[in-house]
Amino acid sequence: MIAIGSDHGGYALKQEVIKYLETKGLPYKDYGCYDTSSCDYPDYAKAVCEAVVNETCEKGILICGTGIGISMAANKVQGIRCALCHDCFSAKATREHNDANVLALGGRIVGGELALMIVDLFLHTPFSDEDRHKRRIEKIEL
Ligand SMILES: O=C(CO)[C@H](O)[C@H](O)[C@H](O)COP(=O)(O)O
Repeated sequence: MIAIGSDHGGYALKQEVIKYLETKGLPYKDYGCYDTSSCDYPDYAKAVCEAVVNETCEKGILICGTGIGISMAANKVQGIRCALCHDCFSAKATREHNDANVLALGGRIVGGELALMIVDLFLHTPFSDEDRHKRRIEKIEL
């Protein structure tokens, strides 16, 4: 199960990501927001990250206008490694090297096609499981 959430700035892109997940048959839970009314990204970061930490969902996707605020909020949650990615290399690397469990995107920055490539890499790239990466991840645990 994939947890997904956004504020109003990420709502439109979230709808595109949801459509993609549905097309691929990937189960998800939408933690809001549910329309484009102005709202606060930390609320959705918290809801998605709690679902990941308590293992209701394996991974999370968060979207705000830039991806910055929502990734900052996500990385305050113990056990969350949220990566803000706007390119494919970073999306692959953050899975292989950082074992990122939440992806952040900026709905006002990336177009739908690039965002979906990033989502695909984030969801399907395994962690490398190499000792040096495991050691570094341990060092960033809160
Ligand atoms: O946190 C952000 C900026 O780092 C997000 O992009 C928000 O979506 C943005 O701040 C919302 O801005 P708005 O003027 O309230 O639409």
